[in-house]
Amino acid sequence: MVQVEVTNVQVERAGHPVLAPTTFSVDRGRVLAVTGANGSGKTTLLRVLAGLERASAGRCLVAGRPIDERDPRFRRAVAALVGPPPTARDLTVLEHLELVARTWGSDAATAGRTADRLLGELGIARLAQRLPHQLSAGQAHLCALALTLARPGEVLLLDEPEQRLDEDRLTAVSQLLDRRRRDGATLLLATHSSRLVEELDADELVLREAA
Ligand SMILES: Nc1ncnc2c1ncn2[C@@H]1O[C@H](COP(=O)(O)OP(=O)(O)OP(=O)(O)O)[C@@H](O)[C@H]1O
Repeated sequence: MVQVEVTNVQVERAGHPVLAPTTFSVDRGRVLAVTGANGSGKTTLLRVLAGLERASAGRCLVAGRPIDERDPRFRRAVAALVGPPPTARDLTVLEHLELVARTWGSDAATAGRTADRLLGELGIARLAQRLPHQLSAGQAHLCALALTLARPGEVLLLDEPEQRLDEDRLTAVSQLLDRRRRDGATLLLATHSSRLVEELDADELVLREAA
């Protein structure tokens, strides 16, 4: 079953093309790695699919729906990490994760278990009581990934999930994403990591600079 269908999507900013016409589809349970040189439009494509930016032309369906960030059914179906998520200065990492899980319908006990599981899977259980400004850049990125995975999402849109990670943490992320894929999620990654492409058995879409 096709979960993401993109037909001739292109983006212009201030009259300049930043994403060349792009067409692809991704089946449920597959991983698509969007690769290409710096500036080729990978982040732009994910922003469009997440509903953060409008395409100048073309057609997209994500989880069978047109892109509409205001539609709760669209938001429930699509979990995106494109840029750092907003955080509250006075909530711990654990409290952030519990808050996200509860917002999407988990009761307190389930939200606590979800938070603990994600912290464990990403090897950051010891950061549970830290505040956002007490994290290194790599630790903050792992927490951002955990926040993205604490909510529902049959389609995951992740911009450079490998960024700032050491090899061991990249292994943990790769294994966690692979589990999500095997559970039926569809993943789109903008990535420069050939390791992730290989380990997730990803199909590859190579973008060329628009101009
Ligand atoms: N806010 C902006 N205003 C105008 N142009 C922008 C803006 N952000 C990005 N661009 C341009 O859009 C094009 C695509 O950028 P994008 O960030 O999508 O590339 P990318 O493939 O994700 O790059 P990287 O590998 O460096 O992350 C680039 O030419 C970039 O200079």
